[in-house]
Amino acid sequence: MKKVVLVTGANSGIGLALCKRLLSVDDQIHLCLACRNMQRAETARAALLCSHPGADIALLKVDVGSLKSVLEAAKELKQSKRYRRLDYLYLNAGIMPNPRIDFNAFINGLFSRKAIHMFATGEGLLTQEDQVTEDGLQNVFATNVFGHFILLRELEPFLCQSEKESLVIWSSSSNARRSAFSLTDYQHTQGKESYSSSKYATDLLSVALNNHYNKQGLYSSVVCPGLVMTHLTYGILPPFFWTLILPIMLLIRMFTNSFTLSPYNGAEALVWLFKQKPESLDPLAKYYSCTSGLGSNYVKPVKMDLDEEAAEAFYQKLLDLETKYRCWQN
Ligand SMILES: NC(=O)C1=CN([C@@H]2O[C@H](COP(=O)(O)OP(=O)(O)OC[C@H]3O[C@@H](n4cnc5c(N)ncnc54)[C@H](OP(=O)(O)O)[C@@H]3O)[C@@H](O)[C@H]2O)C=CC1
Ligand SMILES: CC(C)=CCC[C@@H](C)[C@H]1CC[C@H]2C3=C(CC[C@]12C)[C@@]1(C)CCC(=O)C[C@@H]1CC3
Repeated sequence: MKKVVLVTGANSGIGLALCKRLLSVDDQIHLCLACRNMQRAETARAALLCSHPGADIALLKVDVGSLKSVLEAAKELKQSKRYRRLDYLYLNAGIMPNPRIDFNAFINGLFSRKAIHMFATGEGLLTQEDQVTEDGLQNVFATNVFGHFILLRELEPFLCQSEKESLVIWSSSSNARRSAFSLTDYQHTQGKESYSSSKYATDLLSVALNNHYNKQGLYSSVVCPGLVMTHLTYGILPPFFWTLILPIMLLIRMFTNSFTLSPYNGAEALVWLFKQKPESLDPLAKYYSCTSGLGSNYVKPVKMDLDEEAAEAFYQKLLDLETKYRCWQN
């Protein structure tokens, strides 16, 4: 049976590298690139077909930050009858709008005992300016979490099938931090660390999804790709600056193993999960892409800093929000 794989945010960065690597592992897969910009999606498909001529690559238009677009995309997928099931759903699209570095925190952190942790996670170094979407949601939450959740819910008939397990894989981050997230403000309307909050939310959600869906054959995992040079990180510092500090980054990599740097290396854990049996995975672990000082790639599972009650409480809040939006749609 050929595997069906859908990747959101597949037209650039880690998503595109993942698609390329998946085709290298198995060029018989049915690959669906779910992107908001069809021109960029076409360019990505052309690039993938260059390295894998004859690959089965479809495009699906979806803006995960817009509920209307997510519902339309799911409807299109169901109506097209192109696929009967989905084996892997990579929820990879993500944003970090208007990032700012706190240089004082950087200098203080540099000379503290937490220096290595700071470089591995970016903790306390970054703030973002969020916006409100047309649906009245915080943009980072809508894009990184809620749009993906609704997509998953809409695609349930493709994912929950008795004959075979399916795996949902969330692109989380080492920047996910418990203290940046609050159940009473899960959209992060108050603070300035919406990215960190949204990634912690994906971690919680993945745990709750396993509790609710494993019996139906659906499994969920989270990955951290490491620090990767993509449009996202070029929004934090310009490309020339990253090139300038490359020797320093290679040095830091020797201590943290978390500077994977290239999208190819960053996709390591995502590709590794493709090769695993979903039921053998640890629902409470985050799978990190790592690159050693000598440049070899490996995957490291790390227990997540969360409790299952919080995961369940957050899941219930998402269900409530979903009900509210579905009422508005009708
Ligand atoms: N780079 C890094 O160091 C790290 C990245 N990550 C995570 O990895 C994931 C991929 O990021 P990365 O490859 O670095 O970043 P990129 O900016 O290169 O890629 C992000 C992808 O998501 C798409 N996207 C953004 N918003 C939407 C939307 N509303 N609807 C549909 N697609 C959307 C982008 O499409 P478009 O081209 O249209 O903008 C693009 O294809 C993200 O979730 C990120 O948080 C996690 C840890 C570290
Ligand atoms: C000398 C040197 C390497 C300076 C760079 C300092 C910071 C800009 C980076 C240190 C750790 C980085 C990091 C991220 C962004 C850039 C840093 C803060 C992320 C938050 C990017 C997005 C993620 O999902 C996780 C990354 C963790 C590490």
